[in-house]
Amino acid sequence: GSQHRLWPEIEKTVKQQVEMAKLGVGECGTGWQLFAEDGEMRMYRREEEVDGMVVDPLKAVHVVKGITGHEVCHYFFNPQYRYDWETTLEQMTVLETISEDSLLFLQTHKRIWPASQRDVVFWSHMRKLPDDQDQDGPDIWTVVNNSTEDSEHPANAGKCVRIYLTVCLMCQTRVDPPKDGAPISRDNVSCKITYCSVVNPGGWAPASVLRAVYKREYPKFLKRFTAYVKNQTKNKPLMF
Ligand SMILES: O=S(=O)(CCO)c1ccc(-c2ccc(C3CCCC3)c([C@@H]3C[C@@H]3c3ccccn3)c2)cc1
Repeated sequence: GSQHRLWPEIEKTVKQQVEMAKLGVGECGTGWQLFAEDGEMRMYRREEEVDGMVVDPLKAVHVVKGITGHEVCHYFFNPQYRYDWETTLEQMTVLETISEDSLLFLQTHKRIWPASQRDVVFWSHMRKLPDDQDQDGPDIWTVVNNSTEDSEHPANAGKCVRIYLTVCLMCQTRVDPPKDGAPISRDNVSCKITYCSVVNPGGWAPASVLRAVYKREYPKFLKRFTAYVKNQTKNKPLMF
């Protein structure tokens, strides 16, 4: 059918973000500093400011047993689960269904004192990609969220400060088949999750407050979200 106005941007951004996510923290040159560790989860950030505002890029790598990349992306992308795991979310609206794997969201996040409340408009796209580093392995699944304009919801028209973000959740599934030729079970799968995000707070907020929020919220978010997926899938058939 005819192309949606956002389709070219979605295509370009998804490819760009997946390539960036594939780069290890070492390969990105220096600048990535480890700021949180919990079991298999490693969280890195780079300290960056734009117009005096903290926009620290974040990259997290986590390996979770018993779930697949498709399942992780399914529970991250679909709006019906978001209130279960996104604790800083106050309001979420699907403004437009662009396609069955692309949605336009408006979200307001809980106010983080002393900063004013924030909202964000972003498109979200879920995609399966061949893993060029492991041709005969399972595909890569990804969800990319990227801020965009929406004429019905202009920035800073109400009480909220509009933020701008680009988020990439990239998942690589690993299968270690049982020796005895038994069918693949959850004990034989694990998922390597790479979560990259850049959030521009949109308006002034004290750097110390934002960095403290990031330090607290991001590890909590990834731990809570992955635990949610494990719990939701534990008695369901595997989704590859
Ligand atoms: O991965 S997603 O696309 C999942 C869909 O919800 C996403 C993640 C995070 C945000 C987000 C939006 C605003 C803010 C702040 C910035 C200034 C005041 C509010 C934060 C701060 C960093 C803290 C935070 C970190 C992690 C999770 C939630 N909160 C995060 C939005 C979307």
